[in-house]
Amino acid sequence: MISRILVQDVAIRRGERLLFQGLSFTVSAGEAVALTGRNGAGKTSLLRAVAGLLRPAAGSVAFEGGEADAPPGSHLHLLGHLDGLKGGRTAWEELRFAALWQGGTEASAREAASALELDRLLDLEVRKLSAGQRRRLALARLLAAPRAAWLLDEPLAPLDSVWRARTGELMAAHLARGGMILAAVHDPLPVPARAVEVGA
Ligand SMILES: Nc1ncnc2c1ncn2[C@@H]1O[C@H](COP(=O)(O)OP(=O)(O)OP(=O)(O)O)[C@@H](O)[C@H]1O
Repeated sequence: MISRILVQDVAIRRGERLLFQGLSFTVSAGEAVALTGRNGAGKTSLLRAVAGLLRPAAGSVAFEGGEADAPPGSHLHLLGHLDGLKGGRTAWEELRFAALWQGGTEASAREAASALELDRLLDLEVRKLSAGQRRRLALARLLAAPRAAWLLDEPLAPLDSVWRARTGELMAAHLARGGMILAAVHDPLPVPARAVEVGA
């Protein structure tokens, strides 16, 4: 399992615009980092760069620790604010597929569904879930297959206060296992986190 993410002197360009440059920080095992910054500052773009989906205009993203040379996708989960769920499939089909695709099992998918109290919603098509239920399904995928790093884009946005607190417990358990969290946020994370400002 990787034990550190190193972001070194990174610049991100979208189209003609240089969003930011010279950004450096690390995320170590057991640590949460909150990416802050104004709308359009480049927080989502930075998460995509860390996930290996967007090439920085300068600088580098590296992983340290066990199997650090494996593809970035094998170290991390990326939860975007659109959830990445297919509306026409049932919640169970989506969760089971994600678990098996990422090295989990049907049993781990069931466990994850229970942790997010989705058991009674699993037969519903994703498009019939509320925004908060959909986000809980997306969060269940984080648990269904273990990954060292969780990259989260506004993870709490559609959740009510009960589920914000519950998500905080899931995050704390992930950190206690030596996991890492890198989250783009406008509201504080429900776990202690170091803030890194993007586009300052
Ligand atoms: N594919 C793209 N092509 C060109 N510009 C893009 C593309 N994707 C994003 N951008 C631009 O890059 C800038 C940064 O977007 P990004 O989503 O990374 O910001 P953000 O900090 O996450 O914003 P927010 O807080 O509003 O979610 C925005 O101005 C956006 O319009």
